[in-house]
Amino acid sequence: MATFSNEELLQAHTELWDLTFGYLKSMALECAIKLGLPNAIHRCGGAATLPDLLDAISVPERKKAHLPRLMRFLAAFGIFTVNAPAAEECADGEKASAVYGLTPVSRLLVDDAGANGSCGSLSPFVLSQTTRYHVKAAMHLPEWFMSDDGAAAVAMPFRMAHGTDLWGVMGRDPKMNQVFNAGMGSDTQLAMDFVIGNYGDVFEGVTSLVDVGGGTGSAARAIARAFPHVKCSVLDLPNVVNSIPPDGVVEYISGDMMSSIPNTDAVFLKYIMHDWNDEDCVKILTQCKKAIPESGGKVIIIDIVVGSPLKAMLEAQVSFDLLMMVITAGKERDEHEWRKIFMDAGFSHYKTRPILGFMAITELYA
Ligand SMILES: C[S@@+](CC[C@H](N)C(=O)[O-])C[C@H]1O[C@@H](n2cnc3c(N)ncnc32)[C@H](O)[C@@H]1O
Ligand SMILES: O=c1cc(-c2ccc(O)cc2)oc2c(O)c(O)ccc12
Repeated sequence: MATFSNEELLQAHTELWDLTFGYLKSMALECAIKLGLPNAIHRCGGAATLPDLLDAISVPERKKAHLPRLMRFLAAFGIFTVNAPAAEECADGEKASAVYGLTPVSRLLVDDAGANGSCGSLSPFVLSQTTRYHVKAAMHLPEWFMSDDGAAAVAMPFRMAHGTDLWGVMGRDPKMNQVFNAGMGSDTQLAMDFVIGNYGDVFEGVTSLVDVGGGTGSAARAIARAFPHVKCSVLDLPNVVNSIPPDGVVEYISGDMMSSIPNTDAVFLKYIMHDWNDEDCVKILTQCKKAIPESGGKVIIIDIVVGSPLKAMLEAQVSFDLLMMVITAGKERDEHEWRKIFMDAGFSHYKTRPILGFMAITELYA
């Protein structure tokens, strides 16, 4: 049996507490966004005292005394900086107010992000991932593991919690639909700015592209704007694309990627494969292969390749895998698992590069 020193056990005690209270980090982050704290600090020129913050946000009088505690928590976890006043600054006996600033993390949450060349705000993304639907679904994880329902992949924790899948919830709750789509949109904007700015070479030689499962077309529009010579289309289910008015930039095609994909130089698949099991991924890629020319055609995949050597990135990757387990029947895959799917679908070679830290872009050639 493993034995540990007292020092190790003391350290473990702290780590266990940190893990146990991990959910409070998400909830405090959500609270900061909903209170408008990143925006308030930004509008104070990047440094705000407590009175500045209380002027800028809307909380009842009796809650004001609690704000320093929330700010202290957020600063301890690197969401804001805090400059605590030195004792000698408090000449009149009054306690001087701490000054709070933005860190790179909270800078990503400021609404004006997108101005002056900065990337768009990721606040909608955070709010789309901390919904009651997500949290309640995650609480069903132990029950899901222990239930022998014979169709565990279908009865994912999300369905156990809500009686339907995410798309069913979005169909019946317009607010959730709006919050989720805004979140995915903000994430797509950041990802596409980054891909186009740093990996634009993947679109070289491409004159037509179909974004399969491209939703409402944010990624395809970004590609079409950056590369006007590329004819961009979105293929998605009828209930997603039929209500989108023509925009003259992207063509919307209603269809089922499992059955057929229109002929094109390149197929683009962003956050699609992680929704599906291996067998369905092979089916999707088989359709992609039929759609592209044997010579010069490619499939471009943006998804996670689990196995980053960096601790923080690996943690983000395996967190996404757990999210997929809670919400979908899909999974995040390591390189070995990806390779098997590519080969089973009849592709001969591929190139994978990490982007945005924990995501990867893969070019797949016939
Ligand atoms: C997780 S979303 C990804 C959306 C988009 N690619 C992005 O990166 O934000 C998955 C998309 O796949 C679409 N989808 C699901 N099943 C499909 C099918 N059989 N054929 C075409 N699209 C499908 C969904 O409607 C949804 O828009
Ligand atoms: O809730 C989600 C979130 C994602 C997601 C968010 C941000 C990324 O950078 C990648 C993926 O993807 C989802 C998904 O594909 C799905 O079918 C359901 C829920 C989510």
